[in-house]
Amino acid sequence: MTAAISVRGLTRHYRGHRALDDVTIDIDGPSITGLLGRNGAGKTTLLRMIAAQELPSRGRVLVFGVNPLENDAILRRLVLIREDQTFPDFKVRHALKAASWFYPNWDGDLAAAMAGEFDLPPDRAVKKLSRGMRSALSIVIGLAARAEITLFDEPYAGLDAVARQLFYDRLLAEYAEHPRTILLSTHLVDEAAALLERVVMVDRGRVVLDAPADDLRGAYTSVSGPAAAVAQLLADRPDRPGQDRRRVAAHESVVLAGPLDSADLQRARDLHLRLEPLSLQQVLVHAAGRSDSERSDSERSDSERSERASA
Ligand SMILES: Nc1ncnc2c1ncn2[C@@H]1O[C@H](COP(=O)(O)OP(=O)(O)OP(=O)(O)O)[C@@H](O)[C@H]1O
Repeated sequence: MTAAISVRGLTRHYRGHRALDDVTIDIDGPSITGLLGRNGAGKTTLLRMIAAQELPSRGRVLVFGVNPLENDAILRRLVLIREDQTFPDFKVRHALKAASWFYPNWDGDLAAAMAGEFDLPPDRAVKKLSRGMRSALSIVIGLAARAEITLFDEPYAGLDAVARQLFYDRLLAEYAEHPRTILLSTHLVDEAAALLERVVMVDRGRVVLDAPADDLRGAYTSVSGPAAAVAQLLADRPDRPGQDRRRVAAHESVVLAGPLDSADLQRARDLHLRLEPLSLQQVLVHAAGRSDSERSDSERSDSERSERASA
């Protein structure tokens, strides 16, 4: 079956800076995938390239098996909502009207209902809307477009918590009724975690984690308590975690990979250690730390190799 989105060896340079570095992923639909990563990781660049708003330096993007570039039929099946979405000098209702002309599956009733929920005044000029209201308008367009590929890039700048919940609820309801391929880039990981079926994490232009969200929930456990007890627990384990080991005075916490077996659990209890599964957000912070330390290990061995070669 053809993937909804297929990205192969995608690389993008900006004047010597590699914003994306050999990214390969397939996204099958319908699905909701979280595109996560730190500032400047390359998320927007990837989404813009999927939407054919940016050209790759190398590699390729296929949407429903074809190159979306200058392909109007494909671009009408795809919507990209960005944080800094700009609109022409329109009133709210004109912006919705214009979107209805572009997207073949546009649902005017949904747009009207959502505009009401977000309190968007139809006759107010878009440029006079508050930042959060502009985000709400973009979200209305993103969902009412009912595009088979729906890309949200940090869509909720300035949106308050109630409005964000409205977005999550609508997104899930829409997805249940009209399944589509949704990619959501967000920094509010724990808030959006319940929506996500799959997580793709980008770090410095590379995919460092790509897994079903369910596999990540409970994939790591934080163990904390008196340092001596933590050391005792770790002594018998084959994995000796090097990262995410923090010590403050006599108290230590450490992150263990994989589910703990019943013997570990019992030992932890006997040692009066506290066990907590890492949230998705914490898993990502852990993965980013691991990716940093793997990079410095590999840089260290590169420099050791070149030192040996020049000796
Ligand atoms: N037009 C451009 N010219 C030069 N550098 C760019 C350009 N667009 C992006 N970059 C750089 O590419 C890298 C990736 O940027 P990108 O916007 O894709 O990151 P991001 O993951 O979306 O970040 P954030 O979460 O902060 O929005 C950054 O270092 C950014 O400065």
